[in-house]
Amino acid sequence: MQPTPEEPRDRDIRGPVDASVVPRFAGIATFARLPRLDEVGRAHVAIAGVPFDSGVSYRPGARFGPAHVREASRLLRPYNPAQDVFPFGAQQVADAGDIVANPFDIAEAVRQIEAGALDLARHADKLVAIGGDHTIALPLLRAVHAKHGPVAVLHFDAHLDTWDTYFGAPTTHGTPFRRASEEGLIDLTASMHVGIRGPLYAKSDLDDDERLGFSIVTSEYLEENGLAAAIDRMRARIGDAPLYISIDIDVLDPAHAPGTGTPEAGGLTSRELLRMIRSLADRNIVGADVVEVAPAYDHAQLTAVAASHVAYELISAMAPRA
Ligand SMILES: N=C(N)NCCCC(=O)O
Ligand SMILES: [Zn+2]
Ligand SMILES: [Zn+2]
Repeated sequence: MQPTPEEPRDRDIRGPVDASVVPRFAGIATFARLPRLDEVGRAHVAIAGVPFDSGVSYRPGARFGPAHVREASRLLRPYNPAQDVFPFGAQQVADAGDIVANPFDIAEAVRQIEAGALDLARHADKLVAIGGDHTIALPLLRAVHAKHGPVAVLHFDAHLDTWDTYFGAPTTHGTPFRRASEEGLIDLTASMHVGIRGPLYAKSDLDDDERLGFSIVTSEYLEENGLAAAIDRMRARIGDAPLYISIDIDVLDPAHAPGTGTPEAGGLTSRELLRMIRSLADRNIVGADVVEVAPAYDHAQLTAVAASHVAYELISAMAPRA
């Protein structure tokens, strides 16, 4: 449909392809059918894929996540009533393509992802990255730190991802937030995991995690105390610190997001996750990622639809309010 008259669209802002002119299922799948970054030159928000999954401990396949999420994002529409915002009209959003990373050398891949994110920072104020496995959060946080200093990390995940090493390897999808904490990339007073559940390796995992600067809203806390209480804790912890949001799609229950590499029972609904993101629209979100979508285990695009809506809600929360 045409943008409605009340849409606060700046004449210079280029939005998605009009779905009443070109059907949604036609054309190249940029995220939400937005223009490419090289077509608009500069953007407030760039979306980039990071098709890297050499850091996984279990099922591989998240390297195919960016293409799968873009494909499912064709159905997104210009107006988000839940936030009363036109996410692609209130700001220029563009698809920057994929950041290239060496699949055979994790250390080099991590350097490439950081360099790619820093390069994009010259053309876009904020980056929303689509993974890829959770390893990519480390180089993305390094790039964010270069611009903002230590940031509050709000991490939605079934897993802590503050473990030390796997098979002696320090850089994996189970370790990004330990490395980030050790490097001083995160604000130790304002960071939090949400949705943690399931088996750990040892009780001391939780002590390590606290020492590394995280507090936790578990899935059980949410179940017992309700969404509003969980949101209150989250908002109180973050305060007004610059905020980086990292969303592992396995924070959702496997019923909502089966297409992922390390699924855990008893997770959030997509409705709960979307509302939690919405509650952050008044905060200073400086960047975000949505990771761990592995299409080989998906069904009927369930996981990709969830991930594309999560990204849409993030971009909406980043949009300036009139
Ligand atoms: N970041 C994700 N999705 N998973 C980490 C799980 C690490 C493990 O196998 O214990
Ligand atoms: Zn996880
Ligand atoms: Zn994770």
